[in-house]
Amino acid sequence: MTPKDTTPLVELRQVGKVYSLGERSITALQAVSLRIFSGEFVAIWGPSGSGKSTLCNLIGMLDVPSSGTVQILGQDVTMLSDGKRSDIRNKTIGFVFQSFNLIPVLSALENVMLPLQIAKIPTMQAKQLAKERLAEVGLAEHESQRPAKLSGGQQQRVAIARALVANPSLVIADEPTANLDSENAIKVIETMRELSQRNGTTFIFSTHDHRLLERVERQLQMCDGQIIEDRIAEPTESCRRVQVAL
Ligand SMILES: Nc1ncnc2c1ncn2[C@@H]1O[C@H](COP(=O)(O)OP(=O)(O)OP(=O)(O)O)[C@@H](O)[C@H]1O
Repeated sequence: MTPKDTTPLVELRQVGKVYSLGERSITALQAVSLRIFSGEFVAIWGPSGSGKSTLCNLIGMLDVPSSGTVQILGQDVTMLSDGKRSDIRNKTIGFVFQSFNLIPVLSALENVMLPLQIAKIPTMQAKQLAKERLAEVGLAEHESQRPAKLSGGQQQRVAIARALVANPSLVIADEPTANLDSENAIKVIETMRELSQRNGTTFIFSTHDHRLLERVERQLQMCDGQIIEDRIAEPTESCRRVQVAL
């Protein structure tokens, strides 16, 4: 069975988003239609203001479209109440942010445990799961350190472990490498890619950085609120070399 025979994890149909700013209205997205299947590793790229964050927010159910529909695993989530949307979001989606958003007074391990503790998972079990996730992002030896003692790239990998700890089907990362130097940016993308391949988690991330695109199979290029190209590419040789080295 090919992915195209299965229900898409995410499906947008003719989605538009208009923001009102006093008298003015700004069209951030227009007539975007898109299907993303389980296990895909997808980059959304394009210039500032092209609609990347708006698209990530709509896929992540953090906002609602002005027109069109958003479906998650075949369910139209557009008209659901806030409570129902939060329920689906908490069960299905993990988020990674540009500025890491770690809690400074907690250790790396405690930061990763947090979503499980909020979900009332017993502490011993939460600790075990968080340790496994930290090990997966290569930070087993840093679990007791607070964020300030870690590099930006390490902090973002803690944030990735935290996004994954409750086992979401989808992780959305809006500009996850914007605050990183290129070496750390590459490491963060490779970590996400490896986790996607190993665990079948779907990752969608946005970026301005054209150089990261050679590491991504599917690229959605945005311009003026539209997807102007949806390209599926083979990873390049340099990308494979980095993967081996990591
Ligand atoms: N909350 C908002 N209120 C009003 N306008 C907004 C809002 N959020 C985004 N916009 C506008 O919508 C358009 C798309 O913005 P968006 O942030 O989605 O683009 P982006 O590609 O993510 O940009 P960047 O790379 O700079 O983050 C822009 O013109 C922006 O100014």
